[in-house]
Amino acid sequence: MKGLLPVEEAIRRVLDGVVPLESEAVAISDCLGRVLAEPLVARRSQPPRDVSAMDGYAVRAADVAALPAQLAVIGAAPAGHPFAGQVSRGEAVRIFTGAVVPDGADAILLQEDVERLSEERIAAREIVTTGQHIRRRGLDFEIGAALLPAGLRLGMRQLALAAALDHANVPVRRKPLVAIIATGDELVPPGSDGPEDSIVASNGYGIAGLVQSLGGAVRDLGIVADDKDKLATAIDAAEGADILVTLGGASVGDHDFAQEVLTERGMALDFWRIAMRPGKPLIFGRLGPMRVLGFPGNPVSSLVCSLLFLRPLVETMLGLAPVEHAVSATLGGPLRANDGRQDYLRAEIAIASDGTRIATPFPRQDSSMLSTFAEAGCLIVRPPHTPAALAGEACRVIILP
Ligand SMILES: Nc1nc2c(c(=O)[nH]1)N[C@H]1C(S)=C(S)[C@@H](COP(=O)(O)OP(=O)(O)OC[C@H]3O[C@@H](n4cnc5c(N)ncnc54)[C@H](O)[C@@H]3O)O[C@H]1N2
Ligand code: MOO
Repeated sequence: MKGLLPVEEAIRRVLDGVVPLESEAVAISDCLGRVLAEPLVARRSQPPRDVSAMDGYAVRAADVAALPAQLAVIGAAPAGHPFAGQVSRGEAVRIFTGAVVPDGADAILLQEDVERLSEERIAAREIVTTGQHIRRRGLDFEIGAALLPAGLRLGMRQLALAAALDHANVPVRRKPLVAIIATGDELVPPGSDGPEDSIVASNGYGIAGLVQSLGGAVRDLGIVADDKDKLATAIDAAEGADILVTLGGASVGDHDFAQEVLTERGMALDFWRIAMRPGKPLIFGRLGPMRVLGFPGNPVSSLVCSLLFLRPLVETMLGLAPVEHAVSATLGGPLRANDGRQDYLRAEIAIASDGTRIATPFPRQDSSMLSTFAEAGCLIVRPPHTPAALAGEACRVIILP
């Protein structure tokens, strides 16, 4: 469509020149969801020595290769208290799971396979083989192994591994700071029982939620009236943030001056208006080192734009590899031919018995409707000029978070 930037080109321009933020050391207990800035290397081997995997007796396999076999119990090795001596021919040491295997022993005879003849004497009921029930030193990992690569997001499993690698503090990417300004004379905060004709400012909460769920931080600069001076003051208060998001005032109305005031405060405009629906009047520019995204005010427009542009921007600042969010699905209902804007249609998603995803568009696609956006499972992506399609035809969808 004339004068409108294709979505893919717009995403490319938003990410152009963006580099991962600096690294900071964070206590491992605070690292859930953080992204590694450097590979994490094992500071020790695990297990650090050969250890028993079972409760039983540390023996020489050759002594219990055939039955009957009787052994003298010469001591005990609980976990954390290694047996100092040597296991010689005809001897055994009582051992417990996790304890270091004493020198001379090369197998563990299970407790259940032993008849205790006296305090000092046992008879084996089963033979053992060399190495049986022993976890070798370094079975899990060896010292120096780089097991967690840079760019990895730390979930519960990776956190446990990072701790096992013996790291108390972890080098992670600083959280991208996103400043958010809502604009509009009609806006009131939720729960404020404002005038009947007011509109509750909702978009910022969804965008803040997205940022936080991605591992970023939010500076909420509140609601600003349609007043150039007040907007300028709020924009200045965003200084130090990595990204500024403005909500509303992006279009062509007499009170839509986000772009004008941003430019007046020093933003170098990169582009305005994208060939997409919803989200056409999106503004993008740079204000010093800060990336500025001026989202349209319509709630669904701003939230769809945040998924398409803000999400990869935050992910890139976190050093995460780019993710392709669109997956294949089958249309659950017919669609009309598309015009020159790339459509993002709110749709239900279901899984058919053969495992395919069925995406059924909602009949009403108004960009003000948060109710259907919240209910939707996906967005059907329709490139510009896609011809009419019937139920059963293939499509691409973005699964909604
Ligand atoms: N003549 C034209 N009019 C419009 C065009 C156009 O091309 N020519 N584009 C339309 C499209 S598409 C969109 S999208 C909207 C976006 O315009 P703005 O960014 O200027 O948005 P506002 O007018 O400020 O607000 C639109 C709508 O959204 C509500 N709103 C705003 N902020 C919030 C918020 N934080 N939370 C909840 N709701 C919010 C606002 O009350 C309005 O109802 O322009 C079309 N017009
Ligand atoms: O882009 Mo507007 O977002 O179509 O409603």
